[in-house]
Amino acid sequence: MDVSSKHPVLILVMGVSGSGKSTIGSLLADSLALPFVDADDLHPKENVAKMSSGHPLTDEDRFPWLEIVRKAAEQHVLEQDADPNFRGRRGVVVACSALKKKYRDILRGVDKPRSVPEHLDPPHPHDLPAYIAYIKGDRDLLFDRMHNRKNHFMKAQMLDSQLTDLESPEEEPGVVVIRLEDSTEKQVSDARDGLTKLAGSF
Ligand SMILES: Nc1ncnc2c1ncn2[C@@H]1O[C@H](COP(=O)(O)OP(=O)(O)O)[C@@H](O)[C@H]1O
Ligand SMILES: O=C(O)[C@H](O)[C@@H](O)[C@H](O)[C@H](O)COP(=O)(O)O
Repeated sequence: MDVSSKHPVLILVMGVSGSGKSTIGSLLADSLALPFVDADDLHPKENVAKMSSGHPLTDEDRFPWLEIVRKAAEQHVLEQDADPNFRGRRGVVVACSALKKKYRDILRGVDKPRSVPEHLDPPHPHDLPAYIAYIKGDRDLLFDRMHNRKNHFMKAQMLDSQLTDLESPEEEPGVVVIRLEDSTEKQVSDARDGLTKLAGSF
């Protein structure tokens, strides 16, 4: 089957701060010739200010941001649909912490957007199923990675609040586990192989 006729995919690269989402996500996107969305770039400035001052985000801080991230991903696929010259598999790679299941459900497009008032129907979601590459590893290595990363607003002291919020996605469908301690090259290759088994070829 021609890849362009396969269903589009949202590939979510997720994990706590410092786990390597941006690093793996951008390389995976290049390797699959898909656009890349880094959810960190879409945080409202109030969220960045809050995290920079050492305060973890709440659900209320994250919900509108996650809706923006989902919309940005859908937009890429709508542009691929509208491009008569587009040939490859349609989709997008998103790097996002997505720590809780209810956050991932927003990114999956299965949760009603909270910004829509109850009495209005939600907009019809673009048919864009999500597959997940979950970066899993232990606290000490995560702390080292955050500690050694320079010029970043998220300080290593925020790691424990991230781990407290983390709900592992391992029991959810469509998930590939990536080992934190592996080289970036192996992580990208494992993500690519695992996602191809789940979602079909790219
Ligand atoms: N596989 C890896 N091995 C060693 N260091 C890594 C690896 N992946 C990422 N890093 C480093 O760890 C830090 C955090 O990575 P980053 O991609 O910014 O994570 P996140 O986007 O999840 O916060 C960066 O300094 C990055 O260069
Ligand atoms: O949901 C959150 O609390 C944030 O998204 C957080 O997980 C993320 O880590 C920051 O945006 C910092 O960016 P880094 O992931 O690059 O550290």
